[in-house]
Amino acid sequence: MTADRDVPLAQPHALRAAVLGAGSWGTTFAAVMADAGCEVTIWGRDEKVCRTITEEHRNERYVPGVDLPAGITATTDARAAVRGADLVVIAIPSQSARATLETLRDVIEPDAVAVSLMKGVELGTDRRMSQVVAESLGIGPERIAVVSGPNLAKEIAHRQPTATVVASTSEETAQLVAKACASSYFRPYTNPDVVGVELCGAVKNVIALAVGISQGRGLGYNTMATVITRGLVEITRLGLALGADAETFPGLAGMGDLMATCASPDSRNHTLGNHIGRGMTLEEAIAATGGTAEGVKSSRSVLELADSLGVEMPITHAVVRVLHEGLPVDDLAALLLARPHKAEGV
Ligand SMILES: NC(=O)c1ccc[n+]([C@@H]2O[C@H](COP(=O)([O-])OP(=O)(O)OC[C@H]3O[C@@H](n4cnc5c(N)ncnc54)[C@H](O)[C@@H]3O)[C@@H](O)[C@H]2O)c1
Ligand SMILES: O=P(O)(O)OC[C@H](O)CO
Repeated sequence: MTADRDVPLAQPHALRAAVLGAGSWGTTFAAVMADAGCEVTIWGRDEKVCRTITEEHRNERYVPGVDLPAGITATTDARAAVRGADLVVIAIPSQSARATLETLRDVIEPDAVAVSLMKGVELGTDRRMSQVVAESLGIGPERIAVVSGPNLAKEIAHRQPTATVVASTSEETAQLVAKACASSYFRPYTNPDVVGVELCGAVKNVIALAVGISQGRGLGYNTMATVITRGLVEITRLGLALGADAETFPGLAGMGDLMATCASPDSRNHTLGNHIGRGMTLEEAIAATGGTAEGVKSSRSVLELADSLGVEMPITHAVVRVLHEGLPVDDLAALLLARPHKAEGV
């Protein structure tokens, strides 16, 4: 039995955390950890963003209208942020993780834990983010945790209640990270199934693109429910082929995050899909959406991974064809529905 496990609410801890990424999730998760009692330093690339986080306790560019906990500081010096940190939390776009982390390999503390908040699969290698973290920082899986769940940054920045999953092959590491982010509005559950939790986070973005495209095209709730439900089936199929635990998929990181991302107009993946459905080109849709819509690039790496394992992922395939191979949006539904008859199930 390895489904999401309940974690008691933590007492404040004085753990030191470095958060890499001053974007919407990095800044919000920094606030979550500060509220849980951690000492938090954010690394960001933009001098002005870092200065306003430290001096004005605001990040108007990424989390507008939110007062951040006063103790959070930010720096453009990633090495200084990581030095001495108990937790190194990574919240940058998946495709830039390897290059960024390789420069920090020699400064991460020998017993520090790396925490991936990223929801993507690396292009070119088809690696999950915990694998990229292990390779680029040179640390073992027992020092790595993944946080994933129905976690739209905008809602959490306003301290709206939600739950999440902290996955690690080490229960001790999972508990440490869970305690470092547990608060009255943020409820972590632990799960040893790193593969399943990571895949859910990455592939739900692709499914949200498909839902957005359908909605942008004017299709209704039956279509949405079909794409979400069959999307979960294809996420599960890929996960099982990679050795994930079947119980992860109906949990918070699976169905929970799929629902949040496919339903919310605040989701970048959903929004970008919607723009495509309304007729924008990919370049126009990326510009109009802003922020990191991981599914655009990860759709290709996920499909490659699936193909290498002989796993069928028709929705992911359709998204790749529309975004990257010029398939007209109007042909998407036909591509999905005109497939040969099969029985329902994984
Ligand atoms: N925003 C959310 O609601 C949310 C929730 C859960 C998980 N995530 C995941 O967190 C990760 C980060 O997303 P986000 O929402 O914070 O993105 P964002 O676009 O809001 O911010 C991205 C941050 O990364 C930095 N960055 C961009 N390119 C970079 C590069 N080449 N090298 C180093 N840094 C770079 C940017 O300057 C910015 O600080 C993604 O994998 C996303 O899927 C986001
Ligand atoms: O805005 P999105 O589409 O990247 O989704 C954000 C989170 O992953 C939702 O859990």
